[in-house]
Amino acid sequence: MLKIYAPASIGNVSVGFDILGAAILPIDGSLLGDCVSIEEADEFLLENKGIFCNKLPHDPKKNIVYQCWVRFCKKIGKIVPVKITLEKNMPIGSGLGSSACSVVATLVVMNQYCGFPLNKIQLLKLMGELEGCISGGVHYDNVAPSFLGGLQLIIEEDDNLSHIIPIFEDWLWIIAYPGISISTSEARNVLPSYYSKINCIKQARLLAGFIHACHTHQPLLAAKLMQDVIAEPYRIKLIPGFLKARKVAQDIGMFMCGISGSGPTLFTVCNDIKVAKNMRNWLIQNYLQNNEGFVHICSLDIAGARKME
Ligand SMILES: Nc1ncnc2c1ncn2[C@@H]1O[C@H](COP(=O)(O)OP(=O)(O)O)[C@@H](O)[C@H]1O
Ligand SMILES: N[C@@H](CCOP(=O)(O)O)C(=O)O
Repeated sequence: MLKIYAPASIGNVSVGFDILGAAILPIDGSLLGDCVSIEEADEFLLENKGIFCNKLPHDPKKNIVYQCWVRFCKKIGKIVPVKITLEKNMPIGSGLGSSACSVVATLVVMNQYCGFPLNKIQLLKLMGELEGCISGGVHYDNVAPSFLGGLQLIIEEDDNLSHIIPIFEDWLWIIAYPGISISTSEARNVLPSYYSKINCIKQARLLAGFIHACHTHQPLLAAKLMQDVIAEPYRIKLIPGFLKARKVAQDIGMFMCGISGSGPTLFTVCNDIKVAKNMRNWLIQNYLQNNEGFVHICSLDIAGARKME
């Protein structure tokens, strides 16, 4: 049986709303993402497993996995009867690209099972489309890193969809999911439709400077520029305890602290394991709201979606 794992991701990475995303891998060796396996069947069947499977829509046709199967079959012009098993390990509406994990793992597994009829660009375009069905707007900042790995900058110009950005290998990325859910489409609806000229110029300066700092190996400059002037000011009100956590992160010695995707997960970065562990302990004691919440110290997941033995 063929089984594909697709990692969780931090959408936006604060400075690149909708166009920057990072795939993550806990340093303790655990896996943070969904697995999808496929086997021959007489008709399409979907089985859901995993710790968060009870939070999936009850109607299997509303599961994004089913919609991926339909779109993929349409794209290759052939109905492929298969049984798909989704291991839903990612909390839904967490800000860690949960729907993207399912989309990426399903399309990669289907493509491999069918002998690679679609190339990487066609697959990524399809992933963006399907993610758009769920979140109310096509955005690649979760699907691209989950599929391709690392820190991805979305270019989206013709076939130039996404490029990997070199990032500092010693950076530790702590993510804290409090255990409550925020719908991405609702968190997109709180954003304004238009931004002022001053804001647009600031956003361009921050993102261009960040990408420059990554390419010229200036970690402190990069971290300083990781500011969100597009979404964070409007989403903070949806995330209890975020401002307090950010203040503590600064006091503890983290480089920066921002919202992961549309929240409520936060992420914070440093390059010192002692500092990271202090922060993790504080987040466990103060940011989690119930026993579904979790905190992980991560590195970037460079491999992206991959086959599991
Ligand atoms: N396989 C799936 N994984 C995650 N969410 C799914 C899946 N199938 C359908 N959904 C629906 O998609 C929505 C979650 O998407 P979203 O708010 O973007 O969360 P996330 O930020 O975790 O991706 C929910 O309404 C959920 O019911
Ligand atoms: N760029 C998107 C990212 C959403 O990520 P998710 O993990 O919350 O689905 C946005 O900020 O709306």
